[in-house]
Amino acid sequence: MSLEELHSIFSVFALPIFDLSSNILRRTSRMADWTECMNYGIHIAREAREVILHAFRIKKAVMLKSSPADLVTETDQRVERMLISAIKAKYPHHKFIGEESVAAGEKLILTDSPTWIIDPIDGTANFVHRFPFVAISIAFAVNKQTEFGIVYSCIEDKLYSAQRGRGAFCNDIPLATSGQEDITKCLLVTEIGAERDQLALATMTSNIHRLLEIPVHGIRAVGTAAVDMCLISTGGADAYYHIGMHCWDIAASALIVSEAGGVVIDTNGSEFDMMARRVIAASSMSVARRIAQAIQAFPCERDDDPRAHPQKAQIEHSTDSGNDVHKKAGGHRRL
Ligand SMILES: O=P(O)(O)O[C@H]1[C@H](O)[C@@H](O)[C@H](O)[C@@H](O)[C@@H]1O
Ligand SMILES: [Mg+2]
Ligand SMILES: [Mg+2]
Repeated sequence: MSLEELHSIFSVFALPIFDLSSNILRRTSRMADWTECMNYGIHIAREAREVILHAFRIKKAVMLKSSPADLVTETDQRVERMLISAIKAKYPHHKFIGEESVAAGEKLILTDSPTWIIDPIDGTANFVHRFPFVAISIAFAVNKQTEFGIVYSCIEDKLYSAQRGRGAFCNDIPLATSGQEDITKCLLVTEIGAERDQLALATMTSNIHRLLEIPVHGIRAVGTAAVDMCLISTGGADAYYHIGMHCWDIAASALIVSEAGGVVIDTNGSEFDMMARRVIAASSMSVARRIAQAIQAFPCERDDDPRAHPQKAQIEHSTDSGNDVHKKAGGHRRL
């Protein structure tokens, strides 16, 4: 019998006991210490990094998902399977939202249950091209609130982490944003994303144009949303904005930014919603609001919209990364 069916029976008898028990769950989760869970997450991220470092150097089979720029490799899929099976072995009742599981057709539903939100390789296009910014992103949410976040920038060997209410760190060194409040003194980061339709491209380029003419000091794109946002937490950049990314790209780094003293809001200026596929992370609210005022968003299906279509990986060739490229039967290119 599902929790909802149980709730409906108890509520018919107006038994307060059930409400009491769900309140107890909420209160205990608030009091719960998820440190042990986070340390386990860090442990398996370190193991996953070894797989990524090995694969980074060798030829790759590359597949396409939602667009010719939305790449996935067997390593993305293998690392996600490895992380999820390691977590299931220790926490069998926990739930998962994994980028490649969703791409393979799993439903994306965030409940109040303890849930791991995983991007096995954030920056897959970088990984394919051996552009050295490739991250593992692991967030952990209870009652739909992120309790800890881990972003491991694998090639740089920078492990960013934060637990709600306990600060943000990179390789155990405390992090703090720049605190910059003057937009004209800001270095921004953003992402072009995988969208290649005319509306998205026009919106992205006009946003860059409008921000540059404020003026701001500059705009960068590292190629991984997770690392982009961690740069805000280090003070190495002052603000990040992006439309079109997914919850797994930023759930962990959103907590890392806020625990480093930054602000994270929706591009429309409202409260951040990790499923809305829009984010501004900044050193201060004044900078965040100034960016929200300057940019426009293009329409994106929410991640948790049941109509959102999984982007099944199509066996296809992909970009020629300048490595040895040779065709395989079935149009499958190895890079
Ligand atoms: O590399 P993935 O996990 O697919 O995430 C990236 C996304 O695909 C790109 O479109 C964005 O530009 C990057 O910022 C994401 O990190
Ligand atoms: Mg990603
Ligand atoms: Mg990914």
